[in-house]
This record gives sequence, C-alpha cells and structure tokens, in this order.
Amino acid sequence: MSTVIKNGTIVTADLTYTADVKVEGGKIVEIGPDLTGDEALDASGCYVMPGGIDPHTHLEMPFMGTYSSDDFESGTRAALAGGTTMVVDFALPSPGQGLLDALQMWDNKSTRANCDYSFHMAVTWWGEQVFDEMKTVVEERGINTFKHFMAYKGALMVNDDEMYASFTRLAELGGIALVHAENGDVVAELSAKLLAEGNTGPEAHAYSRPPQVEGEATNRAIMIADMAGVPLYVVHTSCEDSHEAIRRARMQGKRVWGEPLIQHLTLDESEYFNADWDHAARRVMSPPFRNKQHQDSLWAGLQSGSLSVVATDHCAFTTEQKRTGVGDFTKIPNGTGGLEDRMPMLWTHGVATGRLTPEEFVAVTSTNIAKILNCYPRKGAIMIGSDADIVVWDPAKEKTISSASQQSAIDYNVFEGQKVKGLPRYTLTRGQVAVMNGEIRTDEGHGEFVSRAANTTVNKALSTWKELTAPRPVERSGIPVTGV
Ligand SMILES: NC(=O)NCCC(=O)O
Ligand SMILES: [Zn+2]
Ligand SMILES: [Zn+2]
Repeated sequence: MSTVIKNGTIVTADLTYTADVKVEGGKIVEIGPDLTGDEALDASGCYVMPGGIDPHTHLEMPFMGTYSSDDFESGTRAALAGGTTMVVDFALPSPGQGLLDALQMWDNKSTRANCDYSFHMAVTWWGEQVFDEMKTVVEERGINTFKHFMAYKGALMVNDDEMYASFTRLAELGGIALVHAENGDVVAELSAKLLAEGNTGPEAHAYSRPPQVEGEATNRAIMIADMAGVPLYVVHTSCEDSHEAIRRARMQGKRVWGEPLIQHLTLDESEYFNADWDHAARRVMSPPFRNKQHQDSLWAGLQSGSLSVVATDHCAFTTEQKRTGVGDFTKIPNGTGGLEDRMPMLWTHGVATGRLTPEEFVAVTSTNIAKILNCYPRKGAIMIGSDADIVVWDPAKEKTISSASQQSAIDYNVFEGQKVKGLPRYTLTRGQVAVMNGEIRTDEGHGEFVSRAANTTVNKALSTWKELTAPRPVERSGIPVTGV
C-alpha cells in the first residue's frame, strides 16, 4: 500500500522545491513530479516537511513525589497532533538504582507510544555500577546521550567531581553529555532564605533561580566538558547568561549546543505575578520564564545559529498536583507542557513574524537534533530511504489554543488563548496518517524505539583534536643530577 503526498512544496533544512513524495512500507521511496500511488493526500498550499523531533520530554516521570500526567500514549498523541513525530525521553535512575534497571522501566512505559521515540540516560549518582553500565547502555542499548542535573539538590543533582568522572567516561565511549545547568547549591540557599522571609508563592520560584545561577552552571559545564573532551548539549537554555556562555564556547571552537524551549521563547516572567495562584503555579518550571531581553537573546541565537534546537521539556502536572505547593513554592512540581503547541507556536512567532525562514524552522525543530543525536537522515529528512515521518503543514490554518480541545491529559494549557496560524493538515508517522485534517487517528503502540550509535563525526573530530593537543612530557637529553 503506497501513499503519495501531492501538490505540496517540500521544505527541508536547506532546500525548498516543488515535488510529490511517495511513501511505502514506512519509508520515503520516491520524490518527484506527478507520482502515483494507492492513496493520495492533497498538500495544495502546504509545506511538506520532516516531522518535528522533540528531544526533551518527561512522560510519566517520577518527580517531586508524584508522576507527570502525560504518559507515552497521551504525550505522543499530543506530539503528533502538533506535527511532532519523534520524542526523546529521559530514563531516570533513582539514587542507587542501576542504569539498566531504570531503562527497563522506561522500556515498559514506552510500549504505548503512538510515534517513534528514543531515550537519553540520566546520571543521577556516581559509582562503579554506573561506570560499568554506561558501556552497555551505549554499545548495546543504542543510547549515546547522558543527562546530568546540576540542580535539584538532594534529589537528582550531581556534583562537579561526579560530572567530570561521567563526562570522561562518555568521552571514552563516544557519547554526548547533556546538562540541566543551574547552580543547585545556590538555588537551595536562595529558596530557604525566601521561604524564611515569607516568600512562599510561585513568584518566589523565579526569584530563587535568577539567570546568574544558570549562566554560572553553563560556564562550569562547558569547562568540565572541555577538560573531559566530550561534546556538550545544554538543555532548556533560558537566558542570555547561559546563551552567552554557549555562544562564546562555540566561537572558541568547542562542541557545545544550546536548546531553548518554546515556553521561554514566547512566555515571560510576568506569568508568575498573576494574582491567581493556580495560574502562576501552573507555569512553575526550571529554569523559570525570563524577561523580554532574555527572550530576544534566545531568538537571536536561533537566527544566528548559536542556539540549535527548540524543544518543550514537556513535563505536565495537573492543577491538583501543582497545589501540593500551596504555602511552599519549593513543593510545586516543576514542569510545563508544550508538545502539541511547539511547532504551531514557533511557526506563528518565528516564521510568520520573519524571525525565522521556513528552512530554519525545519532545522531547529527537526534536522539539527537528528544530526546531533545521530539518527539523521533516518529522521529529520525528506530523502529517499528516510522514515516517512512527515508533516504536511498548512500555513493558513488557524486555531486558538485551548485545554478544552488539547490531547494532553492535564486540565490547562500554558498557552491558553493564544492564536496560532500554521498547523498540520496531515501528520505521518512512518507512513501511517496519524492526523488527517484535524482528526486524530493515532495507533497506540505503533511507536518504535530509535537506536542511536555512538562516535558521531563530532565525537571523532573532538577526540582527534584532544589527542593532538594533549599535554605531553618534554623529551630531554640529560637530567641534571640532584644534590651536591
Ligand atoms: N524543567 C522542569 O521544570 N521540569 C522537568 C525536569 C527538568 O528538566 O528539569
Ligand atoms: Zn531540567
Ligand atoms: Zn527536562
């Protein structure tokens, strides 16, 4: 059974042209004019683009005494509704738990996925078992990315010595280090001080995590990655302080990428000052939303290429779950949703405003991360042989975002009331039409794990350079005799 997407304009990260796309057996099999097949999808007036890849989700994540409310079923359904065809979630070992044990838990949860997915592994503690299992995770389980939390002291946070050990191990294994960059010690101190002074509301969450703590941690992670000789990916880059560190590192030739979230690009800190406690608490996430200057910096980073990927960090908690933190902002579960809205919001605020070209949109929502994660061109491409993960994007289609009509399991949406223009007409996941003119036809369990090999070309270049420039003893002809 073949499907032809007809009359559309193909947009990839580097090319825009008119052609039909034929799909069979889950793959793109032909690209060209006047193609025929068993079934036709009309893409008149639409862009035919690689489906979005969201490299940062937390589906059914155990966190702050509860579980995030979107699981792999509702989360990937939301993804597909918004044109995203692959998600990358984080396998999170609890302190002392083995990596393979945690991975088994994520394998079990992900059987319900409607679209393809992959995992990052988190390093939440350090020891011989972690050191040993990292090799198996990379070489046998197809995971080349390892996340380190520099915040959440007493829970997920790792210290500098642990990070250095893990980064060094990753350099040996050809992996990539990921960091949540905030100075967890300072955040803990500021939080305690704020609470003691009677600042208990959600706005204090923002006070406790100023841009400086993110900038410092980003600089520190860059330095540690440089010492260890490993490429670094900084998740949820939210402010100029962190962006500046990434920008500088990249200009120095370091292999560092930054990932702003759609929330930080489009929502600002004023949300935390809303008189409605629920409104403010629903938007509590780390790092918090920032001011307009920081937002402008993130947009400029996407335009200039110093920031590479737009993600969501989708980690959705219901209002009821958020209310655990009434009277103590440190107990509000951290996280916001965005999977269904990332692509329409970025198109509306990015492409429609002229900040981004359609090609740049494809680059930052799909192709760049496929390359970084080492699943390109299976994903992130419209090429013969690529998976038929495709979004047929209608730039004229409009809607007002509303929790009443969303796929996510939670009872609100942080983008509630926003008008977006630019939505999927069709979303295809490995050739299967999951979204058809607004109708959701997802297939629970259709999603498959995407294995990603280590030792990317970036790893190879960096290790070659590090070897070439490594400290070496000076060869001397004679050693002076000591003593008299
Ligand atoms: N970002 C956030 O607030 N929650 C999810 C966990 C994380 O990525 O830090
Ligand atoms: Zn984080
Ligand atoms: Zn996250």
